[in-house]
Amino acid sequence: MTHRRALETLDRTLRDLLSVTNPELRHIPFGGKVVVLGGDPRQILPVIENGTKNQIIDAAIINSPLWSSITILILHKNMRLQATNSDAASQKELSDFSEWVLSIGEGNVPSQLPIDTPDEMLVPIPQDFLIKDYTEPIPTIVDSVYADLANQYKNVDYLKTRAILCPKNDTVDEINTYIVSLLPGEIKQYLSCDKVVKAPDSHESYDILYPIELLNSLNGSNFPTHELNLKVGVPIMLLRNLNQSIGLCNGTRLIVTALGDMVIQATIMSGSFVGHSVLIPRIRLTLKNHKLPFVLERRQFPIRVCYAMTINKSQGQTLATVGIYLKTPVFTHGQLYVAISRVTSKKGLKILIEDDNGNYCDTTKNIVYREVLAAMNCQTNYSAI
Ligand SMILES: Nc1ncnc2c1ncn2[C@@H]1O[C@H](COP(=O)(O)OP(=O)(O)OP(=O)(O)O)[C@@H](O)[C@H]1O
Repeated sequence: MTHRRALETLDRTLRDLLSVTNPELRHIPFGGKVVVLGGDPRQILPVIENGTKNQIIDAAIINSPLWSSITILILHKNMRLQATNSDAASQKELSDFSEWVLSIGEGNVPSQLPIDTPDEMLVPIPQDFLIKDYTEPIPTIVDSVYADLANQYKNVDYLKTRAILCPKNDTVDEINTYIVSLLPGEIKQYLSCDKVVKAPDSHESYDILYPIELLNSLNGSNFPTHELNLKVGVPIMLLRNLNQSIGLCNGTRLIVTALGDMVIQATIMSGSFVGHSVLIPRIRLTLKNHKLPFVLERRQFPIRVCYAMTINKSQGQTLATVGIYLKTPVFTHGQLYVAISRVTSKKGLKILIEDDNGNYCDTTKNIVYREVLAAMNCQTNYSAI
């Protein structure tokens, strides 16, 4: 979900622009323009790094002064889950799965145990989805999602329809490193150039206090790593908008076709620009983190390998095969729902859960902030479309 400040900024801008010709429009939301928003309150709320529940809910549009001007229209049909067979059994299976996905999103699957807060539940995962027999979890989930990788690793149709999802970036990196190591060919390594951004209040001793090894070890969400190991054929995801007019947006998935010293050549995997070959340059990216007393500047290709991705990054994706690896449980509202709702059929979903000791487990944490769902439901002016 977008931060409410983005919507409020659009509102003020439209009021400013439109009131030039008609001053009365300054007092009307969005200057009188009709604005259509699309969203699902069961999905992840605005990301506030290390934010408390109150800070996260405060950033949601339900707490915007504009909320009272919004009319809610509800979509009733899950278009992602459509049966290929029209027989009664397939329809029933799909409708049961769709109901289970919704009940996870709404926090209606009864908790096995009361855990820390009323927002958190320990929910059982149906046996059909569970990966049970494994000694090494990563190779097992990789085999399940990327079956026949040795023959299919260059097949774009194969790559674009599957992904492994995890709550945290370090698990994602572990899985991506493992899969890249399985592919034939030489690894080409790209190291970033990192430095502390000099601000007026930066201390002269920063270079001594924060050695380059420390800067290189820093990572952030939606930020490339210092060390990027690639091979031709590896799928990557863009982390910044480079050029929207040719489809190079934050979240675009591509497949690497050539690894130069200064640029990476890649082909766009999906969307309106599918099949287009593009060049990706190194750019300067900055990392601000409230735990760091400085801003880090990293010069690196704005990409990550994307055989595996975080659940947050998977928002908006539609995939035929999804493996969810819960080495650690989800940590915020809507993550479990987003993960299980990426898939287009019941048989495409596999889940591997580990408990705190790394052993097989068939229950996992689900977090639902009911206040947000209640705010969406408490409006009386529903219209079904
Ligand atoms: N009218 C439609 N007819 C057929 N398929 C559709 C239709 N609308 C959406 N879909 C398909 O359903 C899937 C989800 O659509 P879309 O990504 O637009 O939904 P969304 O609400 O943004 O999803 P989410 O927020 O869960 O990522 C896509 O695969 C899309 O092609």
